[in-house]
Amino acid sequence: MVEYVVAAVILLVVLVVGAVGLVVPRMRRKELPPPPVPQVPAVQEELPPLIDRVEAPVEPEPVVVEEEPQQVLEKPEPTAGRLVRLRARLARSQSALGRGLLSVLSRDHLEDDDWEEIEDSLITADVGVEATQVIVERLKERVRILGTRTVAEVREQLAEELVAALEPDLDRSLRTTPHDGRPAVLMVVGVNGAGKTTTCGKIGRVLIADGRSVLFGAADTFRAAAAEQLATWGERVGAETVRGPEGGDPASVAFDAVKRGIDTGVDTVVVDTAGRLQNKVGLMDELGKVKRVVEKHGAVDETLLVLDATTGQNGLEQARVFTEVVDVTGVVLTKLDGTAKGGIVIAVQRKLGIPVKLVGLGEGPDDLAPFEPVAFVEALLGETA
Ligand SMILES: Nc1nc2c(ncn2[C@@H]2O[C@H](COP(=O)(O)OP(=O)(O)OP(=O)(O)O)[C@@H](O)[C@H]2O)c(=O)[nH]1
Repeated sequence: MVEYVVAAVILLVVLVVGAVGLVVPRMRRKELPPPPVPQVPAVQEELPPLIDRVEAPVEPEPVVVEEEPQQVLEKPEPTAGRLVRLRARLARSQSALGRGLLSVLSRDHLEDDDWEEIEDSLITADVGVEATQVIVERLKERVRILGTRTVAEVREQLAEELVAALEPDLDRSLRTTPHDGRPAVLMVVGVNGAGKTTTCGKIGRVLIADGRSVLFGAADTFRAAAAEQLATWGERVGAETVRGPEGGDPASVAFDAVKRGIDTGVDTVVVDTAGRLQNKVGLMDELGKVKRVVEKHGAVDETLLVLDATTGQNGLEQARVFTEVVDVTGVVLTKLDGTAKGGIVIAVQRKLGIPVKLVGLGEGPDDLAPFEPVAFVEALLGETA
């Protein structure tokens, strides 16, 4: 009996040990950390996009391509040789001055009447009385010494005298080189309607064509459209325009424009001004203030006076007022394409004692040319008959 009990206990112990042996390993397996296997695909998923981006750079392109046409800036024509390219624009002056003079000068014998005719042609072409007398005296002297002449010889002599009257040695360069940490400042003055705003825009293009960066200051606050017009010129060539409220203080706009030019590091700031004040005191106050305020940043480098060539001698009287108010360093003679009186260039320089630096020969954006006496006279006289 005792044997049975012992056997039963042993059997029980064996069963218990066996059961524990089976259960514990299972429990241990459950305690193991989750296998890292699922993380591997996660890492791999992140890699392919990097490679894709490298291998497929085409994706962002459509955006750039879409924006491009809106941002295309105009590339102004180079300024070198512009006057030669635009010579046909002087056709009206050419026939009035060049052909008339040449036909008289090439007559066999020049009598007093012929010389008077020559004088009249020059005066009619707005050369001015003084300059005409000088030119005629010098031509008379040459003809007397040289005697018989061919048309080509006459043309050459006339050309030389006209060039001499244009004082070819005057400095006609625009002072637009930036200073240390400060842009050059170019102020444009003149009566309204002379083509001032248009000229500012064209000058900006001339400077950009010559490799300068430009900022416009729309200090003509009397005419809202002037600021708008200038901003449009700027947008076309990538130049910023600083404007003020309509009727605001022009001096403050000019000041802000130069300040902005300093901050953004542009080479040249071109300031358009208002010229509607016809009386001298008002004009003096206005322009004098603009200049004084701008000069808080540093001296104005170039003050250009815009004159309409079609207003002839009357325009010269208005111009004189400006030269008394501000220190004009150069003249821009606009609308030479619209006059038969190209001789005005000679009169302007002689009467004002200021070099003509640029001439306007049309309404197109690049119809402004650096003035070159020899090329101008060649254009005036046209081809040898
Ligand atoms: N034919 C010709 N027209 C020109 C020339 N320069 C300017 N103009 C025209 O002259 C007109 C007057 O030009 P604006 O620039 O508006 O005149 P403005 O002097 O600035 O006038 P405000 O802005 O009121 O001061 C415009 O129709 C220009 O296109 C030129 O050289 N030839």
